[in-house]
Amino acid sequence: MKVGLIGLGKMGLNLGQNLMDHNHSVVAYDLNTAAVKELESKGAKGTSSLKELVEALETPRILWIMVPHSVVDSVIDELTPLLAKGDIVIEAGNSHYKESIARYNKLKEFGVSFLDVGTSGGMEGARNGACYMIGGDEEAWNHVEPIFKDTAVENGYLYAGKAGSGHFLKMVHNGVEYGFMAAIGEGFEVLEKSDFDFDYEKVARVWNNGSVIRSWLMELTEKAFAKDAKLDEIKGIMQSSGEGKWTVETALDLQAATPVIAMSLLMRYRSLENDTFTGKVVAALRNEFGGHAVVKN
Ligand SMILES: O=C(O)[C@H](O)[C@@H](O)[C@H](O)[C@H](O)COP(=O)(O)O
Repeated sequence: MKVGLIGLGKMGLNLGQNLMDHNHSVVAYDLNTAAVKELESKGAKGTSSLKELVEALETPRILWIMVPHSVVDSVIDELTPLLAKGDIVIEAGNSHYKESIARYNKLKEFGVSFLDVGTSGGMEGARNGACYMIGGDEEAWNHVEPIFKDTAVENGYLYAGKAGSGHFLKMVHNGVEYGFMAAIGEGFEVLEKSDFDFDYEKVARVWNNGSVIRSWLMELTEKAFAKDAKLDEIKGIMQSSGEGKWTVETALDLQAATPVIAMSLLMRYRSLENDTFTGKVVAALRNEFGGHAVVKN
């Protein structure tokens, strides 16, 4: 199939190559001309505007948007007047499912189908086989299924149902990811605070072989400790780009109890501050009621 790929960042560039590996042709666009040139050198047709990209595709066009969450709307706004009835827009970044439903409804007015796709597996997945969670109209889905089948790992895609369901699934997936990673981090913190002398790379490796908690995240843990045995080179600041927050907000709306995910999100926020006012207040109170020592600046 012929795919118009918009967004050639870490994910888009890898996906473009993955598509071409499977004999799909890629017409590519990004504001970053160096990225366009790079994909061109691998066999894609590069373009220098969304208009040029759209004109290089045959109807019904397939447009795959792979841009940061913050610019999805501006891309769709610029793209919409260029499209024709029957075209299919795939948005495969990390968007909030409610935004995806709104985008679906808006494009529907123009007769354009919108598929919301949660993509997991990182850059490696985008390059060699990703995991996709897809929502939107089944008819549009049936038309584009081959490109998902080809660029996913085996059994690595699911048409989940109506508009929004793809990004809803990905949101919850990321909530699970937060909790899972927090538990791994906490486990190693207990080891680090003990008076045993563990080799963390070896610990992660043995936990990856036959244990209940073997997993890709544990493999990545093993890899990280192989590079830096005690992670001395990095600070414990845990950024977050929103999916965990959305999961917790949604869970609160649904009255679904998700303490593990919620705490893992709050711990990420906490990690952004070295010395917190909460910490000062708690320390002062302990000192007041129990005479417990405080550490002075
Ligand atoms: O499934 C995945 O491949 C990841 O979840 C991926 O989508 C991305 O790395 C996260 O969005 C990071 O999310 P945070 O920045 O919120 O940790």
